[in-house]
Formats: sequence, structure tokens, C-alpha cells
Amino acid sequence: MRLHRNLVFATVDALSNIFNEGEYADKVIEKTLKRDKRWGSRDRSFIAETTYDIVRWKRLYTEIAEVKAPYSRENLFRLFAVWATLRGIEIPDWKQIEPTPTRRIKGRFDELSKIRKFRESVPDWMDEMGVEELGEETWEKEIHALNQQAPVVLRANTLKTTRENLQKELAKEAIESEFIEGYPDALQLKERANVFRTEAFKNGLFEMQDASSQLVAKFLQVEPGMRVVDTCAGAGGKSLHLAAQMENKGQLIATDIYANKLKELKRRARRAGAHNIEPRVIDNNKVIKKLFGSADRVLIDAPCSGLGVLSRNPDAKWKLQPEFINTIKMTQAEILTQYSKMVKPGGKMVYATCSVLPSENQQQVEKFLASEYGESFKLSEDKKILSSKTGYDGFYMALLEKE
Ligand SMILES: C[S@@+](CC[C@H](N)C(=O)[O-])C[C@H]1O[C@@H](n2cnc3c(N)ncnc32)[C@H](O)[C@@H]1O
Repeated sequence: MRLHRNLVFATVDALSNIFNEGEYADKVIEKTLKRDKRWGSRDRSFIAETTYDIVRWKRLYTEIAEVKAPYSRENLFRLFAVWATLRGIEIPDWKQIEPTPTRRIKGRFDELSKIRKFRESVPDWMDEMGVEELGEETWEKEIHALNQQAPVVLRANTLKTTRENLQKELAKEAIESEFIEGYPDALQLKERANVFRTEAFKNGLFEMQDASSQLVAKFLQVEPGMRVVDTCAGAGGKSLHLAAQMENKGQLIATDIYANKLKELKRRARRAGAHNIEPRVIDNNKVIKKLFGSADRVLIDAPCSGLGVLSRNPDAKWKLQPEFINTIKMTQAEILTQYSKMVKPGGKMVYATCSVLPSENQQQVEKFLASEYGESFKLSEDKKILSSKTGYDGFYMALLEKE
């Protein structure tokens, strides 16, 4: 592979924004890719994938390169040189990159790879927490799986198409995909591609949604005509799937505390042809109270640590703090208590997270069931999805029934 100066420089600029300015990797990459209209799809994927790789392996690479934050440009080029050396890519003779000690880099890599927190590039506290929550053996496999690049998975929008038809439409635009067994609406791309530029996307034939996440709406067992509340709807990934499951019939109330997320949901719903979604911002208690005892189905796709989605969001390893996880657990418990009151007798509720930590998942459900508010619920089934077992995001979902 020949390295192109402007692509490497763009990558180094992106890393500076992420590491030194604390900006979110996905936003920085999106902005960086707009910088030069002449970049083709290979150039764009070089920038995106190299940046994500260096973010993912930040701890390992900074140890190998012996650099510390805040990172000067010279040090960012050193990190880049580590990335290239470990991939066997020849480093050009540019003045920005000092002569690279290839043997030393490989030697340090071998030495550091013996220690999990360096090999898997995680902060000490996260490694300790992972072991405490999942046990040494499971954590080891899980963090390894969460450090792999996530596959691109789409969900066929059954309001407009079938996945067979979607596969054909994408093939017309030179995008090859395959079905995934056990995930009835999912298509996985054979090669990464910018699917957002396709006609199929513009026409609302699909959403990008990980395979594990696609199990949540089905788990809630919604039917056309029901009254369903998606309590933590965000930008609507699950709401759109629920609307499709409901065949646009019945009422789907989508709530969130952030109006801007619901605005994005509305935009996506329009494209998807999902007409039965009613977004409602939770700006006071009344919004929730009005819904008490009224819903056939309630989805709580709770805010969480996001530890199950590190493959697609590797900078969370450096942004997350243990204090945040403690706070979010309190929010999860409050949300379970409050929002469970919306379920009517005989109704069902799903509590879900994109975390692999039992303390955010089954332990939250156990505590809820043992509480005064959880007394009238019983657990029908739960799924603990590990990325190391499925190759998709880590997820948890529990189906609870109200007597
Ligand atoms: C895991 S995300 C939801 C993702 C979304 N359901 C989807 O499928 O795209 C959790 C959401 O909960 C929202 N949230 C946080 N605290 C909340 C609360 N107290 N009540 C309702 N929503 C809340 C966040 O704004 C965020 O959008």
C-alpha cells in the first residue's frame, strides 16, 4: 500500500481533534471527509478506518511510541508510524515522520501484548471492572471481540420492501450483501460501502442497525393496533422497527428527554414511511404520568455505559468514566420504576441495554422485580448477548409481563 500525504495528514488532524480536543470520533470523521470533494471511496475509507484503528488501539500505540497527552503533531505522526509498521506498510521519507525504528516497534508490541490491558488497549479501571463483572475468561474473550471492526448490517424496512428485494436493489448499485440466519430483516454487507449515498437509502428501504439491536423490537411482541410506548426513543432506531412490526397501525408514542433527538426521529420516520409514531419530549412529569396504566407494550431502551457497542464506538473506551457508569445505573433503576407504571394489566415491557455488564442488566431487573413497583411483574425471558458469541453488538433484553 502506498501512503498518500494528504490522506495521512487528514488522519493526523482528525486524531488531534479527537485526542486533544475531546471531540467525538464519528463527528470528527464526518467533518474530515467533507474536506476534499475529490476523495474517492478508497480515500475516504482509508481516513475513516485508520483514524478508528488508532483510536481503538490508543493505549497500546501510545505505550509503544512512548508518547503522552496532549499529543503534539510530531507525536501523532509517531502513532501513525506505529499503526503503519504493525501492518507492514512502508513509511515514506517525509520530513514529518522521523526515521521509524521498525524492530523496536515490533519488539515493544510483542512485549506489551502479553498484558491484557495493553493488548486489548483498555484503561485499568475498565479492565478491572470487566473481570469483576464477567469473570476473567469471559471478559478476555468479550473485550477481544469488542475490539474488532463491526460488520455493516442493515435492516430492511418492511413498510416499503422485503429483504430479498432490498438485496436486489443494493446489487443494482454494486453493493453485495447476504442474509443472516436468525435475523429475519437483516442484510450484512460483504464489503464496507457508503450505503447512505444509495437510492435505496434515500427511498427509505432500509436503516443501518446492528443485528443484535434488531432483536429488541421483535422481543416486545407488538401487534398492529396496539398502544406502544418507546420510552427512551432517541433518534428512533427501535421506534422505526416497532412501527414496521405494527404495520403502521395503532399508536406508537416515542418519548425522550432530548427534543433534538426526537426531531431526528421525525426526519427518519418520514423517510421510512412510518406514520404511526408520535414523538413527545419528556419536559415534565406529566408527560409520563398521563401514560400510566395505558400501554399494551412499553420499551425501555435504557441509557447505559454502551460497553456492548465498543466495536462501532471505540473512543468510548477513553471517554467513559466509572462515575458515569455509577450514575447511569441509578438512572436505569429510576426509569424502570417510573416507566413500568405505563404498562396496563396484562401488558408487556422490555428492558434493554447495549451493555454487557450484569450490573446494568439482569441485576437491574432482579432489583426491580424485588421492589414494591416490580411486584406485579414477572420475568418471561431474557437474552444476554455477548459479542464474543455472536460477532454482533453486546446487548441485553428482558421481557417482563404485568399481571
Ligand atoms: C440507548 S439510547 C436510545 C437509542 C434508541 N432507542 C434507538 O434505538 O436508536 C437511550 C436514550 O435514552 C434517553 N434518555 C436518557 N435519560 C432518559 C430519561 N430519564 N427518560 C427518557 N429517556 C432518557 C437518551 O437521550 C437516549 O436517547
